[in-house]
Amino acid sequence: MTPTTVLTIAGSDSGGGAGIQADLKVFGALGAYGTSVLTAVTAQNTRGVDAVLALPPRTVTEQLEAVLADFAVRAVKTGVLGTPAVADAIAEVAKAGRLPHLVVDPVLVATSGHALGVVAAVERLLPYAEVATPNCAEAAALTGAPVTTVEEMVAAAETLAAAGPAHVVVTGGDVDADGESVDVLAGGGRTTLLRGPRVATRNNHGTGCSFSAAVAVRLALGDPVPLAVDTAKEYVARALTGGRDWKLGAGAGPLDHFGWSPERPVPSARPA
Ligand SMILES: Nc1ncnc2c1ncn2[C@@H]1O[C@H](COP(=O)(O)OP(=O)(O)O)[C@@H](O)[C@H]1O
Ligand SMILES: Cc1ncc(COP(=O)(O)OP(=O)(O)O)c(N)n1
Repeated sequence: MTPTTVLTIAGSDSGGGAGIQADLKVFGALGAYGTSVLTAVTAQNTRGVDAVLALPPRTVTEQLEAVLADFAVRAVKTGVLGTPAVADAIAEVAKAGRLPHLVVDPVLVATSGHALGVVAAVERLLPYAEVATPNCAEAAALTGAPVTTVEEMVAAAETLAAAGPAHVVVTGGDVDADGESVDVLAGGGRTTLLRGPRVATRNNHGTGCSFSAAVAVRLALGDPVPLAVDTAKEYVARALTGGRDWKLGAGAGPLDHFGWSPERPVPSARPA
């Protein structure tokens, strides 16, 4: 069977836990074929980011055109954008309707504190997003209001959904809501709280990238947005729990993207 093709436009994480590397693992784990357009190269490991090199807009456009010319891309996610000029180049392609089911993960700052993007670049793409997936810090930067509680997540998701993207999920990885991990989905005039058990693990580097990549796969496979988001949340929770108790690197380790236990199989991938 020919798998459904999904595209990630993002930065490289040399440690393999986030960015392009995480996205391609998620695509594979969920049964899709992954293509990639690199926007930036980071020198990074589980302890943090040492350097970031943004690629020129022309190099990004050339990769994008090469992929779109040859593959039937069914959904696209973006991560690190590099520069506003790169974001403009991607936005042009999105505006022409060539980036289906666009999921925008507005990556601004790594958990380790290193800057990975700027609001001005993210704002160029948000109007074309079917789903935007800011975490609390990113939602705060985009709205200018604090986002540290579930109530503030609701307000931020509704504010952002009214300003561009069709749907917004504010992810709550940094908010401990009475032992739960709560995400807030707003869009189409509705706001929903997605609840799940909070997993206690040090292997949590790349949760946001993995979540948005999983949303893109499920949209590509035909899920409506609420189901795609719900399935992505469950996938990340299970990758956090992992099938293997591993220790990779001295800092925040990567998720176990393929660590499914046999009695809890991967949500089945449907053909395109
Ligand atoms: N400890 C955790 N337990 C369960 N789910 C989590 C945990 N940390 C993050 N998540 C989930 O991972 C996804 C990405 O969220 P988040 O960590 O906020 O993104 P980011 O990596 O961009 O900060 C969300 O669905 C969130 O609920
Ligand atoms: C190259 C690259 N892209 C994105 C990120 C941020 O990833 P995220 O999933 O938000 O993970 P954490 O930073 O929360 O671990 C990154 N670090 N590198």
